[in-house]
Amino acid sequence: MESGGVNEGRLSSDGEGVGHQNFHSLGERQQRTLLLHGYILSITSNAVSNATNDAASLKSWKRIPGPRTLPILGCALQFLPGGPLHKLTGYNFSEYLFNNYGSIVRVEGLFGTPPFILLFDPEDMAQVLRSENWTPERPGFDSLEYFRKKYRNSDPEKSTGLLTEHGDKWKSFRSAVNPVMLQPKIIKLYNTSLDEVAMDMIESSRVGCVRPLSLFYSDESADEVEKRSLVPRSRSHARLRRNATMSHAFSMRSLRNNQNMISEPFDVEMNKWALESIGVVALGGRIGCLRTDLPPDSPARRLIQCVHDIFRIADELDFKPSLWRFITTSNFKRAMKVYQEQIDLSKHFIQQARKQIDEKKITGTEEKGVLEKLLEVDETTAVIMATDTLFAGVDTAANTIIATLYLLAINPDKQAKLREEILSKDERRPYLKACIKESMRLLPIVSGNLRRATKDYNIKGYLIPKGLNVVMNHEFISKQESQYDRPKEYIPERWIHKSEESVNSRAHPMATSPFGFGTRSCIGRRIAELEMETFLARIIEHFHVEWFGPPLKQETRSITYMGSPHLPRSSYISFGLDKPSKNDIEATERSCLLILFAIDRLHLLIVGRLRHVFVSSSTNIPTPAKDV
Ligand code: HEM
Repeated sequence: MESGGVNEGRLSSDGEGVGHQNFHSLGERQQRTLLLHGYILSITSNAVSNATNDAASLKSWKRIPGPRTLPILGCALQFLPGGPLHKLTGYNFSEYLFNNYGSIVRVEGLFGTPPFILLFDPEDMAQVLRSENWTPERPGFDSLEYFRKKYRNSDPEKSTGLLTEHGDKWKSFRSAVNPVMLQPKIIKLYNTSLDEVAMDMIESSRVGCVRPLSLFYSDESADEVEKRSLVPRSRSHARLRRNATMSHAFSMRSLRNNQNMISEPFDVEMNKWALESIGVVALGGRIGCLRTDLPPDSPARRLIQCVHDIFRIADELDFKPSLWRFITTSNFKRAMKVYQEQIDLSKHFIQQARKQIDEKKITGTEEKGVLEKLLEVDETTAVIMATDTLFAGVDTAANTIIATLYLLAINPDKQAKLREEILSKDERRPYLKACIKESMRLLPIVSGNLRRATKDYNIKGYLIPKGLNVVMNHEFISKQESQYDRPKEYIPERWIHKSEESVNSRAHPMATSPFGFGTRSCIGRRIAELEMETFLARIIEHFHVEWFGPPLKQETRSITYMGSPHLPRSSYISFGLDKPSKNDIEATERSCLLILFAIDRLHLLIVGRLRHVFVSSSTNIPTPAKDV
């Protein structure tokens, strides 16, 4: 079954394909609705009717078990207070669905969003992921897609980037950036600059945590540490040596309180490290966010806040009940502002970088950043990719490193083993890689992968038609006994070949997949791995990490945040955004939800009454008199 155009699978109600031209000629509301709703129509009107003969013997996907749904409303009401799914996110959400409905679950769409089919059997997940065509589609970020394609009135011929494109446009963009962003030998060139950032982070004594995590200085002199160190020397490392006494004895110690805790919000510090690191890769220069006197309204701090806001607001609009596809809600307005702000801030850094590139052309031959390399290919691609990198590379890496430090802190034996490896003469560091990999198995920032089926599938006897959204629940699977021994424990050894605890043969290759799968997998993977390995090695080389307080809390907001994010939950502090007044916040959506809640109660009441009538009437049926 083939449907034409870039947005394959998006069909109008009469079954006509909505290519880019058609899509852009539609009205704004129609477009907003179609961005997601169109997929549903494609499923019902086209895919099933075109199914093969074999498919005729399959059960409809609508018969897949799942939470109770109502016409139009889907299962929105299950998410309201009192509903079983209320406030369930991430692992808990998956666990509830698996325990109640089994290994394939249908969750109906909310307010025009399409339904999702959740898979809990890795073999089924493999079937979908491996059979996808060369342009796999990943749903999510629909409001961002709307912003980039429609709200900004962009040229329909131009690509909007990897996060929001599909089909051929995605493919040609990805082919252009893959050689620059994924080749290990190119990425390795950033080793020295990333190590500079890591060392600056340590030198600036800003590694630490107010609350539970505290980092203990190893009490060795900087010279001793340096003598042992095998990581290539960088300029900042040399500077560290010059200032050894001051940077360690003065800064580090003086910033820690008498419990060895540093009174700076740890998550913000890790975000600064992540932004600085991704900056050197994306832009080829330093952003400067490790400065101790960085003003709260500096572009770097604003960008960090903006990335938080995007993940949070995208979660509200794209994954939770929201009416933005039908009416302009206050959240929708805020989303449009925050998406624009991210572009403006990125442009600010890109312009700075371009100036530096021009200067560098005259003065030197330092390693080129992704921006410079892509500028040689095509300017639009370069700017879009740099913007997306400054967005996708910050909270992801920061939260993965927080999770890893937490797990090493509560597993001191593993931390000691890692330190031993780092301090050894061996340049290969398998245990370092294993520590990060195991942390991404246990506390991944992305709990599952999403795909919009690009063909029909037979999964467990159900016909999953092209166009339907499928969720692979990797995080849930990777914590099951069926896959790993002692699955809830942090055992980096599982990933070391020939180790006694190495991954046992029953773990399915799809069980853990923190960077996604196939041609559409994370383009920042190699960069993120190098950043994290470099930084983690430096931290463990210099500190004993300990954790105080209750277990780490996780909060899902499109991605999973580790620990309660420092910034207040409900504030859109993004500078340039109005703070929402209490009355303003989602008034429209809330009243609609209340009406729906009332409908649901009414529905329950009616069903309950009818059941009561049937039950009582059946119990009142007089027993037929026995024939004598
Ligand atoms: C620990 C860090 C990171 C994790 C765990 C992570 C995870 C992921 C995952 C799961 C996907 C979806 C893949 C799929 O659908 O198969 C993804 C996509 C993506 N990531 Fe990352 N990511 C990380 C860091 C980064 C960084 C540093 C960048 C910046 C270069 C980045 C840029 C992207 C982009 C642009 C996509 C979309 C790719 C496409 O659709 O072609 N990520 N990431």
